[in-house]
Amino acid sequence: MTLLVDIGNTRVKWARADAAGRPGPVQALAHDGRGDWVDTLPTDFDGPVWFATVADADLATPLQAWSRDRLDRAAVEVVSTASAAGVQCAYARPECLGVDRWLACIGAFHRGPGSVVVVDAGTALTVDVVDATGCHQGGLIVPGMATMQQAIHAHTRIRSQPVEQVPDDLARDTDTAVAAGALHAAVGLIERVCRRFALDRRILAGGEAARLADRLEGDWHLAPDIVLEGLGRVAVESAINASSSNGHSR
Ligand SMILES: Nc1ncnc2c1ncn2[C@@H]1O[C@H](COP(=O)(O)OP(=O)(O)OP(=O)(O)O)[C@@H](O)[C@H]1O
Ligand SMILES: CC(C)(CO)[C@@H](O)C(=O)NCCC(=O)O
Ligand SMILES: [K+]
Repeated sequence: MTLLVDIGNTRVKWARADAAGRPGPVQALAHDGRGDWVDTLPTDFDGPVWFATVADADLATPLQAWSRDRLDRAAVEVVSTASAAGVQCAYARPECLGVDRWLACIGAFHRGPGSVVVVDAGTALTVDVVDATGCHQGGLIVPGMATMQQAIHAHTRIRSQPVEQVPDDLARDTDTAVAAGALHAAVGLIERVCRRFALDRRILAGGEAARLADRLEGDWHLAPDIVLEGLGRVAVESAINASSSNGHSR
């Protein structure tokens, strides 16, 4: 067993994974830019810690120290590369693609056959497309829905409150106009990508996935752990490559 850790913009998520890299139950915690969450991590696994981060580099330092001190082994960082686990990166500079997007693409590709769009709706909302052969076609980045509302608050005098029910129609009060604006902006972006590409599968992840799923046309599969699934795939592949280059397997 290994431990998979995804350090996101707002929250850190982790799960133990089996020998095939499949994550078990996921736990998540807001990190608030600090590293004290490492004290919450489990220690009852025998393999290494595999992690990926899109947060500040100094958030990974406590994890590396924890792994050395508590487990007596180094935590292994996974970064975006030109290709991994059957997926080829669309970026000319793969290291610039957010590793959460990269791992979501890998997780999505391995969930089934055919082309796939994967939407990760969190602090940021990202849309990425992978074709049936594993070629990442590229993607889009916009603020997540909560972040869109915060941007309105930061740059206008509006102080809107969340609303219970967001209508499909136009809004007739400020709170609803801001909430519905963010939701429909996200839905419109996603549906535009879906119209442009012949997609066999549609995958939704992130803290805001459930709210989006209600409004999107077509069959959407909720896969909240898709980044950890991709991380597990890359971890297993890297471990196999490392052991074969060390001469442990033929
Ligand atoms: N229990 C929750 N805790 C935190 N955010 C939540 C929760 N439920 C829904 N959300 C919403 O999800 C957003 C955060 O989503 P998510 O956890 O995917 O963010 P993230 O840490 O940026 O993710 P990622 O790891 O993909 O970068 C928040 O902006 C909030 O609107
Ligand atoms: C877009 C976010 C913030 C989403 O978490 C992350 O994937 C990131 O920091 N990406 C780097 C830029 C890019 O993916 O092109
Ligand atoms: K995200």
